[in-house]
This record gives sequence, C-alpha cells and structure tokens, in this order.
Amino acid sequence: MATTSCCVPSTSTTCSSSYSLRVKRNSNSLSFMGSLSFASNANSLSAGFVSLSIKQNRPRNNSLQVRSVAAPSEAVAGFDEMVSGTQRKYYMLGGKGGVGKTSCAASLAVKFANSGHPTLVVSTDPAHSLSDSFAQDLTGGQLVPVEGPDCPLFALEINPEKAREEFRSVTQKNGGTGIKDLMDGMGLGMLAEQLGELKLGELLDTPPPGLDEALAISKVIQFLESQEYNMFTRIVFDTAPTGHTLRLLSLPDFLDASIGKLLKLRQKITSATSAIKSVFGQEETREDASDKLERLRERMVKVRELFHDKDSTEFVIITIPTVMAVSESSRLSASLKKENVPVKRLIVNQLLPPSASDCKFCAMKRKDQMRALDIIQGDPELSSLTMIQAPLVDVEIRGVPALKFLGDIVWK
Ligand SMILES: Nc1ncnc2c1ncn2[C@@H]1O[C@H](COP(=O)(O)OP(=O)(O)OP(=O)(O)O)[C@@H](O)[C@H]1O
Repeated sequence: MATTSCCVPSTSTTCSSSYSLRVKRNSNSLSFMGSLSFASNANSLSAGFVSLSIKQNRPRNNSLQVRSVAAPSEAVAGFDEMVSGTQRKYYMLGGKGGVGKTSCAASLAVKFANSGHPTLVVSTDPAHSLSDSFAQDLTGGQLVPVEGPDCPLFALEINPEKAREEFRSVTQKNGGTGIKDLMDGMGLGMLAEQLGELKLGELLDTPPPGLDEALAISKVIQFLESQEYNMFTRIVFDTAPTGHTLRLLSLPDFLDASIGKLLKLRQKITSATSAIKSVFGQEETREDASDKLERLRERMVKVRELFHDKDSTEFVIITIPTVMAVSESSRLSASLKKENVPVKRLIVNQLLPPSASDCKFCAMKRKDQMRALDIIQGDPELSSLTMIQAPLVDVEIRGVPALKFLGDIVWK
C-alpha cells in the first residue's frame, strides 16, 4: 500500500500513483478495493479507483467473516447492458442536492457518446450546472454541441422560468387572474367559483412545485418528436433534487385528473348550449383555452408514460455515503417503486479510498462512510439495487477529459 499523488490533471504534466488493494471477505462475498496506478497527461487519463466483488456461496455463519468494507450486491454498473441496442433509451439521474447528479449525468453522456451513441444530455434542474460541469457555455434553452467526445453529444438546459411562462400564458390573458380568465375562455366563467374543490385556481395561479420539472421534461419530449432530434439514441437527464422529483411523479396524475374534470364539464356545457348557439349563429371557431389545456394534458400523460416505460427508461439514484443521504435515497427509491418507475442502479459517490496515510480525519470519515454502506446493504429499498461505488477524486471534475475519466471509473 502507498499513497496516490494526483488524479485528474488539467495540464500536460504526467503523474503516476502507486497501488493499494484490500481484500475483504464476508459471509458471501470477497471484495477487492483499491487505487490502481495511473499515468496521465492532458489528453489521456487511465485507471483510478476500482472495486470488485466476487460472489461466493458460503454459509452465513462462516467463521472467516470480517466486517465488510464494501460488499455491493454488484460492483459494476452493467454498462454493457446500458449501451447495447440502438433503440432510444432515457436515463434519469436524481438524488439529494449536491451529491454529484450533474457530474454523474455528464460523465454518462460522455461515455455513451464515446461508445458510439449520438447523445443528448438535458438539465431540468432549475439551478443548472451542466455548463460548469462541461466547462462550456450550454445555456440558452437550445441544443448546444459539446466539444470533445467521439460521437455527437449535445446539451440542453431547459429554462424552467420560460416553461412556466408558457404555462401561464395558457391560463392568463392581459394580466388577468389565471383561473377566471381560463374559465371565461372556456365559456365557464359563471361556474368558476363553484369549482373550488378542483383546486384549479391554486394549480394555475400558483403552479405547484414539480410543475417546472414536468413542463421541462414534457418540452424535451416535444422536442424529441421533431426530425432534428431523431438522431439521438441516448438521452440523459440531470434532474432536480429529490423533493422536486417526488412531486413531479404525482403531478401528471394530478394534472390529468384536474384538467380532465374541467374538460368534461366544459364538454357537457358545450353540448347543452350548442343548440341555443346554433339558433343564434354564435358557433365558436377560435382555438380556446381548453384546446391548449388538452395539449398540456397530453404532454403530461407522455411524461408519465416515459417515467413508467421499463423498456426505454431507467431512473438512477445518486447518493453519498452519509446516513442522511442514504435515508433520503431510500425514501426516493420507495416512491419510485410505488409509482412503478424503473430503478435498478444506485451510485454511491465520493467514497474515500482506503487511506494509506495516518490522516485521522480521513480515517474517521471513511469509517463513517463504511457505516453508511452497511446501512445501504441492510436497507430493504436499496439493498436490491446494483450498487456502483464512485471514488472521491482529489480535484474538481470539470471538462470533457475529466468527465471521461470519471465515466470510465463509474460506468463499467
Ligand atoms: N466523485 C467526485 N469526486 C470529487 N468531486 C466530486 C465528485 N462528484 C461530484 N464532485 C463535485 O461535487 C460538486 C457537486 O457535484 P454536482 O454538481 O455534480 O452535484 P449535483 O448533485 O448535481 O448538485 P446540485 O444538486 O446542486 O445540482 C462539484 O463541485 C463536483 O465537481
């Protein structure tokens, strides 16, 4: 065992590090963890932190049992499966704020592009950090080519403010009050007050949390239906932190039900009054608010379908090895499962390597992290997921070479 001297270089310095390996054995697995030596220069990076576990069918009461350092149910991501096939696949990466969602999403996108997939990486997080992660300006709400990967990689930062404005323009005219205008536009003005129980006023005037995200995703779906976007075979979403995701999951159903009720009501009133209108020659021809609402509802239904499609979509949970982050991930996993959203993989990011130095702080921190890994292994929600361990590297992960480096460690 010895020390590691550097990780991701940004200059042409060549650096190397030495090798450390720990072998742990518990009731049914052997785990090897270590930092392999690597040499690097500005254009290429190789090796890094590895972990590998080999399953053994040992009896549970084996006397050789040692406290596990990290015994994931599977230590590799199964990237072969993720990359295989040319049909379009969507990967949504989500988790608690600051755990590394953007870094993992960007590194996955780079890996897909370098593996031959024209790839689109989309940020639906209101606090975008794709531009920072790629060290390129990707703002503007349009497709922007990312320079560096072998195959086309484009990024899209959806502006939630704009998406919300669009939504508001459906419901508000001339600065009026949303629900009143909307109902007037639908010929339901006099009923507006009696529809309080539908909570539509609240919904349209103060959009619920999660709506931004739903609109952003529906916008991407809308984009993807156009010719320009046909080429993409992998779409990676860098999503907003957990809270938004959870609210987003229930939102399409809520909108669908509310808008559905309103549209049904309108239909009833329209048919009751159409006879009178035709007598007086006042048949409506303009595209009214209900058409726009209907389109919004269709888009929400598509968001819901996308989230539930096991063949094309997967939600990957990112966490860090702390008790708080693990608890939140467990709740997220439970909610995703309850909503039938496919989830198979869990990334535990920012793991400290086994320390070779006598840094007390590092040793304590790593002990804490190992405790969190133990909790994951005993967690009914998380233990069944494929656990991918990603090391904490000693410099900030920024730019395509650094993302490639991270991606080659995480996505194997
Ligand atoms: N494995 C890692 N090793 C070292 N630094 C990392 C690692 N993963 C992420 N980071 C750093 O941690 C910070 C937060 O990462 P990132 O922006 O990817 O998180 P996030 O979950 O997307 O955050 P937010 O919730 O704010 O969008 C960044 O500075 C990133 O470079």
